[in-house]
Amino acid sequence: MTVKANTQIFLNYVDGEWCESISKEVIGNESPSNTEDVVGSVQKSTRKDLEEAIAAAKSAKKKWGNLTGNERADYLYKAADILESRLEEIATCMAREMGKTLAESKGETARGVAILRYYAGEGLRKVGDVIPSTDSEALMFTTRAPLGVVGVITPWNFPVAIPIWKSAPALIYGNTVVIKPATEAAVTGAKVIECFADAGFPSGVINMVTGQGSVIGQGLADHPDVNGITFTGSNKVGRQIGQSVLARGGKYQLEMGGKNPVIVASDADIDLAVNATISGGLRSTGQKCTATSRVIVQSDVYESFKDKLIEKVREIKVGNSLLDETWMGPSSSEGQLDTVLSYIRKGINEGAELLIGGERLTGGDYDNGYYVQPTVFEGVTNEMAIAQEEIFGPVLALMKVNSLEEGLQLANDVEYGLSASIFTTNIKKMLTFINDMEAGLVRVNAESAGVELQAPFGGMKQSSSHSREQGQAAIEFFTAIKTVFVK
Ligand SMILES: NC(=O)C1=CN([C@@H]2O[C@H](COP(=O)(O)OP(=O)(O)OC[C@H]3O[C@@H](n4cnc5c(N)ncnc54)[C@H](O)[C@@H]3O)[C@@H](O)[C@H]2O)C=CC1
Ligand SMILES: O=C(O)CCC(=O)C(=O)O
Repeated sequence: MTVKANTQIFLNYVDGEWCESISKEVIGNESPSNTEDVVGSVQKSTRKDLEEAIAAAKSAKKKWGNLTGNERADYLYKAADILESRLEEIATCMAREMGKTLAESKGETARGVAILRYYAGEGLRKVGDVIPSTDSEALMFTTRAPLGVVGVITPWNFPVAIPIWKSAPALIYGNTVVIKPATEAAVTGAKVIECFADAGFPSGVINMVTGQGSVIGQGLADHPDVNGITFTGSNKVGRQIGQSVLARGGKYQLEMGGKNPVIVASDADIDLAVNATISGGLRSTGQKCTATSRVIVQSDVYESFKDKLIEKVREIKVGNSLLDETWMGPSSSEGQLDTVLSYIRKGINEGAELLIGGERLTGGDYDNGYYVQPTVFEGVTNEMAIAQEEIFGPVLALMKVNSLEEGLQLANDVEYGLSASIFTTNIKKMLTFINDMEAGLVRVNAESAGVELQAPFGGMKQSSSHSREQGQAAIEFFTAIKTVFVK
């Protein structure tokens, strides 16, 4: 897009300074709720800009790594306080920039504050164990060393929480960071980095370079001075990053897609299951890797579940993310909207029956944004694209089964394994589901989306690099264990 004259321009943050890219080019971001609302523009950086950021992070790492956890924690607490004081403004920016409703954007920003405080607390928690040696005169224990420079590559769907849940543990465990936020949400990302900058982190400890994934993201993945890469995004890009980092012997962590099922058993609380399916599948316009997309319902409750679901979906108010009455905002971009509409067409062409939705919303203010109706299909079979591929949109696929065993078999018959829910009041069914479901997050009588910051998060199968982030699990990626023997 052409950048308007009065658009606010956000700079890169390198070695403690806000600076322009040497390209002198910027990328403008317009709101998917109303494309006339230009949120701001960010630097279209080059590999040279990235080189400078990596060099700054490299030269800062020794001093930062040598601080005590307690000293590093002070900076994180300060960043949390600043983010909290700017919550309203940053949440509004997020809602404008990527279309999440204002209420959800505020919730996510508050979560960012809580994550910063949680990881600040990590600065005073234990990092190792004493292990009995076979030598009675020796002391053996483990401690941990930071990786060094960590590259953080983030998506647009959680522009505050994901950059923070990757950067905060990296920093508290003594690493320095170069972050490349998703361009589609990089103005929000820049505001988050302003909070770190204003907290007074020493120069070079945290750096941000915006720009194209193929240039800046790939540049981070390829760079020999970047010791670890943590990524959230699509499987296609994640795999490519994993291969690049592996090829040069670096460490990587990938959080990727999901095709998350909800199983509704015959003894489920149907109202609870309906509400959770709607919240898990359609909040954030279905743009969560943990979003519900397959709804597997036992035949004896299928019709009553379906009727209640459709009735509730019909009530959903789609609109501008900034309006109080909006329950669901737009797709985050034109490309994302096109992807969703193309999956809806595929569903119809492959023989699924459209129960509600299926169209782009048009007329009035809708014409200025990328709005799609919340959509529900039935008669979905497992070989259809809408049953197998991540849509990242407000599309639910209903599938009828005769038993829990059949439901579980369907639920597991995809390449992904991120999150999954069951609705049942039967303890035996719960336990079978917990044991047999191939997913990193297994939830009972709760929606598939929504993670708690103090608990490990990550997927099985193709959903992740088999690592976990968040909670104390983060220490495994961001540090290396040293086994120490003293005599
Ligand atoms: N698991 C999740 O939370 C997410 C999944 N997705 C999935 O991915 C689809 C496409 O969304 P995108 O934003 O295009 O995701 P993406 O995977 O292309 O982008 C994620 C991040 O990787 C960067 N990137 C892109 N190409 C790169 C490359 N060659 N090397 C290094 N970094 C690169 C991007 O600039 C962004 O910062 C969505 O429709 C959805 O299905 C997207 C965002 C988040
Ligand atoms: O469900 C959540 O709160 C987190 C989802 C997530 O990590 C993602 O969509 O990338």
